[in-house]
Amino acid sequence: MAEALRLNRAGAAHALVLEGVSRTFGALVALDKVDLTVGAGERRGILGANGAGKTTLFNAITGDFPSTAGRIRFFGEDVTKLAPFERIRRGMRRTYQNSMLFRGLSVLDNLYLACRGVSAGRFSFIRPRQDDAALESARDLAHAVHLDGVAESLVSDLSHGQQRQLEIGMALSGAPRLILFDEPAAGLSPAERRDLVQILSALPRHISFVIIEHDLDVALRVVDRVTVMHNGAVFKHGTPAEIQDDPDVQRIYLGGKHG
Ligand SMILES: Nc1ncnc2c1ncn2[C@@H]1O[C@H](COP(=O)(O)OP(=O)(O)OP(=O)(O)O)[C@@H](O)[C@H]1O
Repeated sequence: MAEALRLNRAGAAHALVLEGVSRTFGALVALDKVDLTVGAGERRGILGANGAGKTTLFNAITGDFPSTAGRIRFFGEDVTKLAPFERIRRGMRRTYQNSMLFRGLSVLDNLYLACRGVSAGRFSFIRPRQDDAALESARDLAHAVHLDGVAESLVSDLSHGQQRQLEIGMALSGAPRLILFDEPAAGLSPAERRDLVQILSALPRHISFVIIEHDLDVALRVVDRVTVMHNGAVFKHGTPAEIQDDPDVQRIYLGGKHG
């Protein structure tokens, strides 16, 4: 009991602790002994040129492509060897660079299914009643991601930006504690980017998030701290202002954005 309490307290301080996390693909070292600590409630940006290892880092954290060395703790618990669904069950969520939505269903249906825990294999065709708690949660999520006006529209009829907003809504279902956003601003118009900044800034403060984002106007406005990656390793951590003004970072990243 005392141990559980101690772990709980330790867990409350950090959403995520990575120690020496590596991932190889054959001879390629895609992630090289990454140490990273994200505090509970913290918002962290991950910057780096193409191929720096950002998405591989997310895959290691979620278990989609498990790490080949090192240790990952999620709110104090060692999740290094857990399957992705076990990490989801503990409150870890992610969005992908490519859409993972049911395109033939409405916005509200997608959110409803997410609230009912489809990802946990509890799919059900039961038609929702108006007072269904999951339907109410789905409506709240549609509101949180600025999609009230198109709640009944089919996903296939949404703009690209609205689909990305819906993905964020899906990630918000079922009490997330940490969300990993993989380039949420990719392909968005300037107006949609402003909407995205508002949505991310308005997320409840107890939800930690880590965001991979090439658009610095988005990334640096919504995060507390930034980690810059280079060649699969952590190059530097800092505040948004420190990172923006850092000559080394400018050399490897800001100067040649995708080089
Ligand atoms: N499944 C895989 N099999 C083989 N190599 C992979 C795999 N996933 C990633 N890599 C390699 O790992 C390295 C890091 O790729 P990663 O996608 O993590 O970079 P990134 O920083 O997310 O880049 P981008 O900004 O282009 O998304 C690259 O050299 C990539 O080719």
